[in-house]
Amino acid sequence: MSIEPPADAAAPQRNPKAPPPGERTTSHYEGCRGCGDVPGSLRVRSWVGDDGVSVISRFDVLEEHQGAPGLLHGGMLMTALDDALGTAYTQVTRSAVTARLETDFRRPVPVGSTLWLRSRVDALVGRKIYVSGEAHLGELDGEVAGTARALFLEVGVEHFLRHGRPEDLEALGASREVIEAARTAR
Ligand SMILES: CCCCC/C=C\C/C=C\C/C=C\C/C=C\CCCC(=O)SCCNC(=O)CCNC(=O)[C@H](O)C(C)(C)COP(=O)(O)OP(=O)(O)OC[C@H]1O[C@@H](n2cnc3c(N)ncnc32)[C@H](O)[C@@H]1OP(=O)(O)O
Repeated sequence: MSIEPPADAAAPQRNPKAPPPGERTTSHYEGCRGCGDVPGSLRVRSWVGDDGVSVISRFDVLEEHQGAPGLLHGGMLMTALDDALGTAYTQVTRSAVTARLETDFRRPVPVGSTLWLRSRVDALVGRKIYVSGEAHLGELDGEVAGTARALFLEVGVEHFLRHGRPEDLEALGASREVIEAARTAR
């Protein structure tokens, strides 16, 4: 399925409730293995870009992220890109999930390096959010190690209530009744 935004798609507008340029974005979920502060997380950290719409993210590549000897696993790079692109859309619109993520791996990434990612929303069409980003080696204008394009689809809170594990949702403050109602709704 294509994820090319239509040529006449509306340009994204910054959500006035989003943090200002330069400010650190908060993790969308503390348990996230991309940006949460939990064991096994890549600990991707993000800041709002100067234009107030794009997002800059940092990913420190460690031994535990290896795929080949001394080199970053491609799936880990995809996780970092998914998280960075997901953080970019939160500057513009409500909750959404990744429907499609396309990644090009352009350069091997050595363990011990830092990747700087830049992501932005390209277009919004109904529930569809078209996002793209690049991962640069060592600095923001460093060599491009990978690029990604993604389609996110807006979902309501019922998506998480319906499909998530009750114990995790309860820990976030959702009641058993609300979770049960979302699960039994058609
Ligand atoms: C109280 C609890 C709350 C807790 C919430 C906490 C946190 C979460 C909140 C926000 C998240 C914030 C930031 C995100 C940050 C990091 C990124 C991580 C993101 C992820 O890691 S997220 C996990 C992986 N992700 C999934 O787990 C999705 C599984 N999946 C589905 O849940 C469904 O698949 C869904 C919902 C995606 C769509 O289902 P659906 O039924 O709503 O929509 P439908 O299928 O009808 O598609 C509608 C139109 O999109 C087109 N379309 C669909 N899929 C396409 C594709 N792949 N390629 C091209 N076009 C596609 C169709 O062709 C149609 O197009 P058209 O309208 O033109 O016909």
